[in-house]
Amino acid sequence: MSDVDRLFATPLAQVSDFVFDENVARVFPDMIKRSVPGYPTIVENIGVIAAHYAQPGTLIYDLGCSLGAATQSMRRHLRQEGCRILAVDNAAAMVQRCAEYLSAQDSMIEELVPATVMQADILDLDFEPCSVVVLNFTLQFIAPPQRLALLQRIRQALLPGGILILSEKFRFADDREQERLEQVHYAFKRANGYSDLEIAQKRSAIENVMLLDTPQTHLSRLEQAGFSQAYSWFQCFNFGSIVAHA
Ligand SMILES: Nc1ncnc2c1ncn2[C@@H]1O[C@H](C[S@+](CC[C@H]([NH3+])C(=O)[O-])CC(=O)[O-])[C@@H](O)[C@H]1O
Ligand SMILES: O=C(O)C(=O)Cc1ccccc1
Repeated sequence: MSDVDRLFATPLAQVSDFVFDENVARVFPDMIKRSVPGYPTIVENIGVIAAHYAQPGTLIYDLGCSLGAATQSMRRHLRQEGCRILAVDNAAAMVQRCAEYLSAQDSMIEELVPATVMQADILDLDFEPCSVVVLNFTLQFIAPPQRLALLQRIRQALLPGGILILSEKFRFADDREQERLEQVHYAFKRANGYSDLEIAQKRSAIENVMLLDTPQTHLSRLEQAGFSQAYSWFQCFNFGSIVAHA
């Protein structure tokens, strides 16, 4: 169902900006697992954290869901009555495959929390009251000037006791820390079979479309957006995840 990622394996005359098209969707599970240190741990524990905070009878959002890995994890863990998950992505290729994965999960496990996927730009969504919102490696693709307003709208939609789970690739204010963690990330990618050429071409493809913030910027922006408490629950190299409470 999904292929090995060789998208950047041969020399490209010109490396275009990274887009979430059919080619990416086809290799996405392999790409993200081999590229993001800690990704399986983060996804599995999004299910655990969501199940801990989800309120019966409420809505849960998975924003920038790609193939729905976080949604599937939450469905494995949630036991609350009457919850419903809305997974959203603006990439048609991702949404189509996500729907297929979710119906495969439906047919394998009975009595799962209902989950639907819709194609939409999360910047255009009117958020309904909800108890859990997941942004798993999505905010990094939102234009920086739009990030605070999006978090404010999420904060407004969260019910008392609700949470946002925010996972991101980080950059670091200290140049030496940045350089060291970036280099171990490349070592992680080499250990997972990516060549230096693949690493270099992917780096050029994402540099203009994935604009990274420091952990401190994330935490202070969450506070500015009205969250009462925000803290990191996981970090592996330059990737990590934060929980923010309404
Ligand atoms: N404005 C937007 N509106 C909707 N979707 C968007 C927008 N911008 C980007 N996306 C979508 O955000 C996703 C980011 S991938 C998320 C992984 C997933 N969460 C996972 O748990 O596997 C992370 C990565 O590839 O590093 C892509 O599917 C985009 O189409
Ligand atoms: O591959 C990388 O270097 C990354 O930073 C992670 C990533 C994973 C999937 C799509 C874009 C970036």
